[in-house]
Amino acid sequence: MLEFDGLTKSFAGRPVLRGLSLAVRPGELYGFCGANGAGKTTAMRIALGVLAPDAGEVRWAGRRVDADVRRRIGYMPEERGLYGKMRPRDQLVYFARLSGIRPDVAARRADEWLERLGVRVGPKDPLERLSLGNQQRVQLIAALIAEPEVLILDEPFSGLDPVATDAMAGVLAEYRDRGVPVLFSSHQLDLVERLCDRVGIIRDGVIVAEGTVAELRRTAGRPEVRITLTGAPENWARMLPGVDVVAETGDTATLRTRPDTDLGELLDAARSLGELQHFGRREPSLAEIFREAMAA
Ligand SMILES: Nc1ncnc2c1ncn2[C@@H]1O[C@H](COP(=O)(O)OP(=O)(O)OP(=O)(O)O)[C@@H](O)[C@H]1O
Repeated sequence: MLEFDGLTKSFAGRPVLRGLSLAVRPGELYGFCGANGAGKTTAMRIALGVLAPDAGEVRWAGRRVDADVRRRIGYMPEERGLYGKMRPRDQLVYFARLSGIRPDVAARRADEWLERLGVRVGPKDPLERLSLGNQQRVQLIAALIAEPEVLILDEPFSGLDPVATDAMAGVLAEYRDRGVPVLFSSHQLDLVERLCDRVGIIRDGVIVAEGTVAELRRTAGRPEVRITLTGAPENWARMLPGVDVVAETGDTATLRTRPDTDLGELLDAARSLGELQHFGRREPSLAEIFREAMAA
């Protein structure tokens, strides 16, 4: 298990992490979500030893992450960090060699990955001549080339087109299926909702909501209800108990429930106001759960 345990970190006296704890199990894709500046990159940098925490520690398989453990972690930093002037294949071989991989094996793996992820590059082209999406694929390969036991990826999907997104998602799912814990940060909540086994939402340096998307729906989400009524008095939606009105169009109102909303009571109240044509409940999306967690 990859564990972030009670991490705190301040910059110039300003706290950024305030006791952040989370755990990613082997074979789990974990989506690390939070507003800009919430502390995601800081936490990931601490895991990789780029930054030291003020308190707390990161462990892999019960062992505090040190230089030796770090070599077994594949990391995709937010600032990316490949050399623009160097050819992608040469860089990948170089990174693999840093991890102690034999040159012939490194070269073979680099070729296989470049081929598999469809990175088209002339033999002499430096990285900087590649499109942003292709540079990002090379960055992913750099994180994978030493066959890591853990993956930590900072916004791996940002700026990717749908085809590149699918390719990236496929690779992450493959590692998850091999039993690797995969943690990645993202603002693309639809993607996180679709891909991740579990999600953690960080706010002001602590996890404020965590679980499978289904668990978050039960604990942190507020379902919406859509009601269509005919023959009802004006402003009927505002007369209903235990809900907030999100939108009203014609005879239909969209309502956000509250934690104590009684749907039976709501249905009875709607029936008492007019002729009920439709009463439907919709589960909140991860984006709605996220907004809720930010507003709480
Ligand atoms: N080296 C540093 N020195 C001073 N402040 C820093 C440093 N690194 C990060 N910060 C501050 O810490 C806060 C958290 O930044 P961090 O990059 O961890 O957030 P994030 O959740 O990754 O945000 P985003 O979603 O925008 O990438 C920000 O206010 C940032 O300005």
